[in-house]
Amino acid sequence: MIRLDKLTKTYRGQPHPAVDQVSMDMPRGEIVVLVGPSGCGKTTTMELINRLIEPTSGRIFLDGEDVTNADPDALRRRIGYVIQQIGLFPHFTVAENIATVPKLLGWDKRRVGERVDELLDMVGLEPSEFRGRYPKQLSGGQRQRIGVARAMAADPPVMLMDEPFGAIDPITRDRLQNEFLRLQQQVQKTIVFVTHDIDEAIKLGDRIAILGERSQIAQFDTPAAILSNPASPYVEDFIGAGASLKRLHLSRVGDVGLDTGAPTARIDGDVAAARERLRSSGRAALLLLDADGRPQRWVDAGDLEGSDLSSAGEPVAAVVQAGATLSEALNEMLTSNAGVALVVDRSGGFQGLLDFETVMVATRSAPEFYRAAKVPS
Ligand SMILES: Nc1ncnc2c1ncn2[C@@H]1O[C@H](COP(=O)(O)OP(=O)(O)OP(=O)(O)O)[C@@H](O)[C@H]1O
Repeated sequence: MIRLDKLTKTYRGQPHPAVDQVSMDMPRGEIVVLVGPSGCGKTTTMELINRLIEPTSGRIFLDGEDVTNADPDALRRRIGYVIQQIGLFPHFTVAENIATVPKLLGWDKRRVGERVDELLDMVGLEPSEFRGRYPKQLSGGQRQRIGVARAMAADPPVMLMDEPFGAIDPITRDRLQNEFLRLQQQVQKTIVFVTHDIDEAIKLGDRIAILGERSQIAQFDTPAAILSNPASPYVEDFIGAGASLKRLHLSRVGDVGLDTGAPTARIDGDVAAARERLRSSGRAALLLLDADGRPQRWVDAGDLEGSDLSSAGEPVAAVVQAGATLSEALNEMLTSNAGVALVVDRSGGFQGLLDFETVMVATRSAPEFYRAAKVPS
């Protein structure tokens, strides 16, 4: 979808190019993450792609068409651009901000209005509440979402995102990343995403380009391949410690073999039957579920001596959705001091158990094990 061919930019008065003969193919519908140290030319590369700056030499192709000399304004309507510090117009409402490009394109008022509401919905903000607000009446995370909505307004096939989640606290950032992946599953844009943060790159990228000085490509591959097979000591350094742990971000709980042999019983059910089920399972504990199959409490044989199950044993801990990453599951297990995670489906229904052993085996698995589709279910 995007092809860079020996793209070079030397800023006026500079002894060296900021981007030096970079060639890269970015496939349609994928998220390509550019990651590299400060000043290595990531932003310059993005600005070359949408012609905010002119290349010194080299060519840019978009969807097979040479756009190196295309009209920049027309080009930018095909490319949504989200940057960290922008750039919502402060005196425009949220709706007016999102409508900027559709208005430029001459859409009629009704179509623009519908599109604004649709996009607000898409980024998880209630249209009636947010449409009329001004940027200063939004939180940082909400502003980011409006930035994304604005870039998507005219449904451009390509989006450039320059550290869009950079200035956001880690918890909100994690949420926005998950929303972003979910959204991408629906819209399937070709996205070039810049970050400093290798963990963000691993989480979001279908492919990652690790850049060195002057945007030289140190490695361009899938996250799993980069983590398993770093091409050079530079890439290894960049990944940092804990490549195995980072690989836990790449697979989902639902993809590994769960233990489905745990005995279960209804919390409002018959105690004697529960006791018998635990005994015949040969296990140490039984899991009590509510009427909808959601895990409630763990009980052992001693707890099943009484007649009331509703307060027997211990409440469950470390409940994770099948769509969670192994890293999230491991974190839950460690923070709740539980030896196993209880894996549930979207409505909370019990699916099986995940233990440390299974997580450890997954960290050692071959790269093919890790799925390309990384969207939380
Ligand atoms: N307008 C300009 N004139 C001269 N030099 C520039 C200009 N813009 C950027 N540079 C230089 O080009 C190099 C690449 O800058 P660029 O902003 O692309 O890096 P970056 O990888 O995006 O950095 P960061 O991660 O810090 O945002 C830097 O050395 C920078 O100082």
